[in-house]
Amino acid sequence: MSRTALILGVSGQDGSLLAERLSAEGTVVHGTSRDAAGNPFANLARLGIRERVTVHTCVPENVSDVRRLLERVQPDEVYNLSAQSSVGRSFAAPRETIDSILGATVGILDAIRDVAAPIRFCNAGSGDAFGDTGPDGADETTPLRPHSPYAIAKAAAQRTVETYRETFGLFAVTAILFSHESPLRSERFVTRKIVRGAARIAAGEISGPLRLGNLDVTRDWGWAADYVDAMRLMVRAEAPADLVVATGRAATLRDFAAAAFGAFGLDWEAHVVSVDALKRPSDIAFSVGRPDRARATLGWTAETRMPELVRRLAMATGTGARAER
Ligand SMILES: Nc1nc2c(ncn2[C@@H]2O[C@H](COP(=O)(O)OP(=O)(O)O[C@H]3O[C@H](CO)[C@@H](O)[C@H](O)[C@@H]3O)[C@@H](O)[C@H]2O)c(=O)[nH]1
Repeated sequence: MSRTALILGVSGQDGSLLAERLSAEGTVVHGTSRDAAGNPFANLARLGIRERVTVHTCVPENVSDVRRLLERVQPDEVYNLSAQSSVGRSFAAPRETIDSILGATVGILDAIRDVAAPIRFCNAGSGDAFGDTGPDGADETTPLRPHSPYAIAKAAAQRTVETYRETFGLFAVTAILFSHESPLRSERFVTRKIVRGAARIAAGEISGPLRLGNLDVTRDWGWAADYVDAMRLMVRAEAPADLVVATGRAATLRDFAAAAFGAFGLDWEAHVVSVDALKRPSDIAFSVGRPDRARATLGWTAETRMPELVRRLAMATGTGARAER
């Protein structure tokens, strides 16, 4: 019998890429959105898999809503990729961010407990839960020291998953995801904003300059399709474990801007300005992961790194996601 997966939050970048990966291997894929009837599922359509995903309306914070869906779909594995995903936005909307991240995690865990079926669960965590990792990076033993409403919620959700696993014996894990990018991302996130900005300046559509915030940050940027595959492997591992999912390589936002503008034959310093208005009330200088445990236990490594990642994003800009997949 074929495997069935349920993806809470299937319309975002990660939900859509995971749906693509799972349906390609023959898994039956169900996905949710808070308002499935009003959601165009543009990312699923862009990937050409809209018809291969059965969609449902579900509010993940609502335990009975999730329980009803679990009883109906009877999934072998459940992935939670729902909730507000921008650290920057979380400063403007802390309550919504914390409710959506933590509330959804608890709602899904409680529903899984209620149905008492052998469901395996993977929650999307974040490297931001560590706070500033310093240049050496964080691994699974690093303490969580979150510094934004978003990171506080992700840290609490990670601890909740761990507690349910240890207390109730659930197969529940957190994929501690560092930044991961694709052409499916919105320009709310800095990588898409920079690549799209460089493309528009190169095409003469805008004259620039591109306004950015803090250029001094160092991040560990990976390719989102690699990261959803790590979640798939985590759910199917012999034993449940929370794992850091990262490339282990650090780059500054200046490096990223230089590579992105360079991909369009432009000198970034001539086209980018840093403005205080776009700086966050608090930002972390270094967010870098050490993925050694994921490599050892899953055989997983991030295949795509900067600057290849930048090259792919640049190639996709204006030509559609499938061109560079
Ligand atoms: N968005 C944005 N960020 C900027 C800008 N200028 C500088 N930055 C800096 O670029 C960094 C990355 O910002 P985002 O791309 O907005 O990502 P994020 O929301 O902070 O975090 C992403 O990575 C996390 C894991 O590390 C994820 O958990 C999260 O969902 C998201 O994908 C931050 O340090 C931010 O201050 C700008 O104009 N826009």
